[in-house]
Amino acid sequence: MSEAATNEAARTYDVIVVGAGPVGENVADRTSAAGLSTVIIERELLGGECSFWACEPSKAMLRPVIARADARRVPGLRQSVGPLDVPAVLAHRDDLANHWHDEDQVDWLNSVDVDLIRGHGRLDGPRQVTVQTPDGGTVRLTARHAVAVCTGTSAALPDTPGLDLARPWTSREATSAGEVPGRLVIVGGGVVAVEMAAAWQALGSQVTMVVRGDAGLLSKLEPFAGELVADGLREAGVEIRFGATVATVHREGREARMTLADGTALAADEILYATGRSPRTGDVGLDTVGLTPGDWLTVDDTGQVTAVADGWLYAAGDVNHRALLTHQGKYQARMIGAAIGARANGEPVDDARWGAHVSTADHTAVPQVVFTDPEVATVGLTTRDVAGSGRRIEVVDYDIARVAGAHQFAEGYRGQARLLIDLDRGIVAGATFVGPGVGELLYSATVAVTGEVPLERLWHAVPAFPTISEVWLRLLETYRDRHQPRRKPPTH
Ligand SMILES: Cc1cc2nc3c(=O)[nH]c(=O)nc-3n(C[C@H](O)[C@H](O)[C@H](O)COP(=O)(O)OP(=O)(O)OC[C@H]3O[C@@H](n4cnc5c(N)ncnc54)[C@H](O)[C@@H]3O)c2cc1C
Ligand SMILES: NC(=O)c1ccc[n+]([C@@H]2O[C@H](COP(=O)([O-])OP(=O)(O)OC[C@H]3O[C@@H](n4cnc5c(N)ncnc54)[C@H](O)[C@@H]3O)[C@@H](O)[C@H]2O)c1
Repeated sequence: MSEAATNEAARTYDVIVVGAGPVGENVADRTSAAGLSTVIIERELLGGECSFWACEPSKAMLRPVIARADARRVPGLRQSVGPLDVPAVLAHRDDLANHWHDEDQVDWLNSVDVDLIRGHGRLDGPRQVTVQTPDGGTVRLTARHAVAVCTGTSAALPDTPGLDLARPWTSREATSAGEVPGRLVIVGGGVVAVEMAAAWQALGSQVTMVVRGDAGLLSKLEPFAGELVADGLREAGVEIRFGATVATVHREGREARMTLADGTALAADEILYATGRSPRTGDVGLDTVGLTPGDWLTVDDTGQVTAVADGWLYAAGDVNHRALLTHQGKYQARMIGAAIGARANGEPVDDARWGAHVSTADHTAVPQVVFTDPEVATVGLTTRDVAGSGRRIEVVDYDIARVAGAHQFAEGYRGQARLLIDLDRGIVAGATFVGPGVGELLYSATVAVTGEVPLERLWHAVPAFPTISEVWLRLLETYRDRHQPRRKPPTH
């Protein structure tokens, strides 16, 4: 099918998807695959934040940074590693953001039989969506079965005095800027902040991070993750100010100036605010279905918005606030698309835990890689999650540098691994690895956590020698030796 004509008065589809980011695209694909006529509405670029201002461009900027750091740790290679070719890195970044064009995604959408309407979509009562098209037209749509809101998030900015006039960078500018600022101040200590600090420092900026509170960097993850990432950033030349709150910001000509609550003055060419996300629900007609504009859309495990009657409204991806990650949103999309298909086709809905139509993993097994030097790879629970929960969890730590594969990977390897063992069930409830090259370890941990693989069986999953994945064996041995101390040899 092709882009739908936009000035029609009214059209009816089985399913209407609002927002064609990675998540909306996948919902539409699955409902179309279930034989339901599906239309998707997009006001900017198909592919959303992830393709153009988030995952793709940021990882294209970070891959050379990490590869260079890894190469510098390999004897015989480090001597030949020079500075980054900044224009080449940014040109590669632009390639991977497809130069901010979405025709590839349009071709894909056509191939999966989903109609596209470009414009701003708004709910207009139950099962109704109105689209304002770029040519000033209006399209009124009715859904026979479901409307899925997949409108994602945008950068959340605090109401710091002066900020609105100071033209701060958000994640959008940080992932698309064509010039390297001489001095870059980054406010925030989360994932965007650490990744962009690593990237821009390596590209030539002098980066200063302003991080509030005393929870360190990456405060939702294991504390050692933030500590090792802070060490890596400092070694790269980043200045980190912990316990720092911004009091005022203003811009004088090309210079941005900031005063911290303790009176410290900072000056920069650009200021990046990486202070979390807000749901894009302020102008999608939530009030017409009894919801509050600007709120996150709370859903059940099949993706139905819990506060709306009759089960026709779904929300997937960032906008439902379950896990703000592309892969997790796409997982929800597969489950939600299948659930909409089952309900529409009168088939049973498998909503048991780990069933075919529920996003169970959102609760217990969300994987994430932070692409810094060192990398962080984490899935499932952390010690922060279980603190005070009363759950019987045992923590097993291992220094990855002691693994033979780590010696092969890098001279002077530094890294740390942690498993959380659920003592009542004898399974791994969480895993965190920090160190060079650990990102590719994560799927093994995700399978262990999601599959609830008993520890007894994990002993039979043999890691190849000499890879970093041997850390799995060392962690199991550490746990075993704690519970089954070696017997003393007989004394004859
Ligand atoms: C800098 C940065 C780096 C990131 N890196 C990673 C990473 O490496 N890995 C990872 O898993 N996640 C990463 N994320 C998170 C990831 O970008 C999001 O989880 C993902 O984009 C969410 O997808 P989505 O489809 O829910 O929303 P979005 O990608 O935000 O897409 C929503 C779409 O809806 C459209 N839309 C909104 N309102 C309307 C409307 N009213 N009418 C029509 N269209 C509308 C928007 O234009 C947009 O195209 C990163 C985020 C940032 C900020
Ligand atoms: N590699 C990846 O998987 C990846 C990369 C980037 C982003 N993401 C996702 O994108 C989402 C957004 O990332 P993010 O870093 O913007 O959010 P975040 O929630 O991870 O971090 C926000 C940071 O800003 C701080 N902050 C919040 N309000 C503040 C204020 N008023 N003043 C000062 N500091 C403030 C918080 O303390 C925290 O350090 C995350 O959920 C993350 O999962 C993922």
